[in-house]
Amino acid sequence: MAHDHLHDEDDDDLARGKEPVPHDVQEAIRTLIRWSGDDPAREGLLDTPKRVARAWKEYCQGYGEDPSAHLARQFEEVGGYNELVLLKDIPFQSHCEHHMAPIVGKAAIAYLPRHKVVGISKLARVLHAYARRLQIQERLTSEVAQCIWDALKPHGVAVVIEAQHGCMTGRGVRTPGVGMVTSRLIGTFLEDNRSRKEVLSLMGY
Ligand SMILES: Nc1nc2c(ncn2[C@@H]2O[C@H](COP(=O)(O)OP(=O)(O)OP(=O)(O)O)[C@@H](O)[C@H]2O)c(=O)[nH]1
Ligand SMILES: [Zn+2]
Repeated sequence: MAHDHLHDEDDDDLARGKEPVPHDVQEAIRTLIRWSGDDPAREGLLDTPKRVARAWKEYCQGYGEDPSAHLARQFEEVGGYNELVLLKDIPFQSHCEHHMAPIVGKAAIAYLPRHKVVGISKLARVLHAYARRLQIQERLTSEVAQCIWDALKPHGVAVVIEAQHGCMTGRGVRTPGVGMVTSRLIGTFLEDNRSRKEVLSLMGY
């Protein structure tokens, strides 16, 4: 019976430490394979719907995360340090919400602490929590900046993202090598010309 068969399949998945994939999700991917011009019943494609489904769960892991939770642990004792903190060349991957095509790039994140700092890895964690969703680069940029601004209440936040969009390289206009740059500056970095210049030049812009 089809139902028993499904059940066995789920047990096999669990035994292999894999999350079972609902039948309708697998069927959707089979439909996409057919639509693309191939036969989902051929040998090499039999397990593909499950792999694709699990891959998308991973690409979109950010939906299961509260990005601001990464900034909950803050350190007050910073030895009188009151200059900017900058993390640059943080590689990330995301997917565009228009084509679900890969967005691959790097981010620079800076803030000017007021009282508190966070562990630097946490800035990258915030970036990934937002990147692992369906995005447009503008929203990704401002969400990361706003999250740090709200959680740390620093004097300023600056986020600059440079990325290439799979939907521009592999399809559509098919123009590889184009970098899209977006920036979001808040507080001192927005209001004070000297601070803005300093942070952008430290970021390499
Ligand atoms: N602003 C912005 N646009 C994006 C991003 N990612 C993809 N796009 C663009 O979203 C647009 C969607 O345009 P549509 O005309 O609706 O879609 P389309 O017919 O597939 O467009 P083409 O890509 O030009 O073939 C395209 O111009 C994409 O290049 C992003 O992060 N930010
Ligand atoms: Zn796109």
